[in-house]
Amino acid sequence: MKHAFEMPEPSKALNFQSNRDCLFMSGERCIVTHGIKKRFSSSITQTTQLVTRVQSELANQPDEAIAFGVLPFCKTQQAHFIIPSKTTYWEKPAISSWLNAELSTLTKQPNPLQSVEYLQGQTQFESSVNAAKKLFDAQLLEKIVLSKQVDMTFENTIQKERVLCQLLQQSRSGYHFSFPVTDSATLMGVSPELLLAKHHQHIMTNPLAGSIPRASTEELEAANKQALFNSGKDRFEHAVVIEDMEKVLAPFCTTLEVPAQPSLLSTATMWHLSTELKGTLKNAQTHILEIANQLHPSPALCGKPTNPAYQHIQSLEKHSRALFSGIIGWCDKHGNGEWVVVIRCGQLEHNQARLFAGAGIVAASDPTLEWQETNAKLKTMLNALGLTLDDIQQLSNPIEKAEL
Ligand SMILES: C=C(O[C@@H]1C=C(C(=O)O)C=C[C@H]1O)C(=O)O
Repeated sequence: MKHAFEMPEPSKALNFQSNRDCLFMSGERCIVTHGIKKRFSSSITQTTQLVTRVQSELANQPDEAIAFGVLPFCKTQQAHFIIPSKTTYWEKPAISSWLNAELSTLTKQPNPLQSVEYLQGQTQFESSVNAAKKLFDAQLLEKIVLSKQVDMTFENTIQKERVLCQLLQQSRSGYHFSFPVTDSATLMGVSPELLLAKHHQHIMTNPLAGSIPRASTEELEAANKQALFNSGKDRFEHAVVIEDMEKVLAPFCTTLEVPAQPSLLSTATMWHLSTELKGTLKNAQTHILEIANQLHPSPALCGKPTNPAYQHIQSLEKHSRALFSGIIGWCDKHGNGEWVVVIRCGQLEHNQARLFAGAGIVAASDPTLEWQETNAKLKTMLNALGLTLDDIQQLSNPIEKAEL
């Protein structure tokens, strides 16, 4: 990135307001916006239409302008975009300690959890996994990603800036994001998964698939990592994703590096199989969304083959994922930018939080282990909200919805 970092001046307040400002953290760099110059939405069904819309919105803006956006999981729903009034670039440690300092001036109110509702409880989730396994047997699918959502109601309004601060503290790596979807609802989380970064002719993607929860002792961690790396089930789940992404990327590239085997990547709560694909574009002008919207939804979040997997997700999950497992990021006037998948996150509004967690299912999947994997993935947001799995399990009232 060419942009100079700004260092926080102790006399100047960051004044980050999650109902109005966007944040996107990548590596050691953090983009923070202030104010909304313009909001617009766009269809994502046709990639050309999407790219034309974003480019025409940025065309009248100053050269350094960027558009922040979030694309939903479902291709028939609309993407939300924001052109910020002001964009600033910060070093990660600075932003984290500064936010923290601002928060320490606020009183920390206790905010008891009042109710919890699963949009897909354990029984329904496990029966969906079993239904998917029949589809694999019939050779209709190779992989499907099934998910749950958890609705939580608190006694008082959630202090979103505090949640963001916790996310920054607990996860040293990953892509932290905060995006005001409406004047009152904020999508916030820390995604470990880069869908696509583009800088002129260079592109990179870092799909993850195949996971195991972190363990509490060093011995167990070592055993878990080994087990994940050697697991035929997880290696297959991962290979399906890489194969598909390579097919989408290859036509855009003159060179595309695809490592022969995955590596291991950790988050605060999980280990994942990870592969970094790096490419050189045939045409440096290609807009990042032109490629990203074709990669999305990748088999890491949907399944393989994509369309049947998508149809089965609709019928098995019975609730809309909306922005969850969509993609979130930014792009500039030259079509450069970064987009990550919308996971390990929640939508926070007033005193309510909706969290999301999914798991890739293949023929060798065990329904209960997959449910446990989604629990472990929920921990990113639960920790940031000051909750444990026990807290939500005690209050949960699984509603097995026939229809929404
Ligand atoms: C769907 C999620 O994660 C996805 C599924 C993974 C898996 O099944 O191993 C790993 C990373 C993500 O691609 C989630 O975190 O909610």
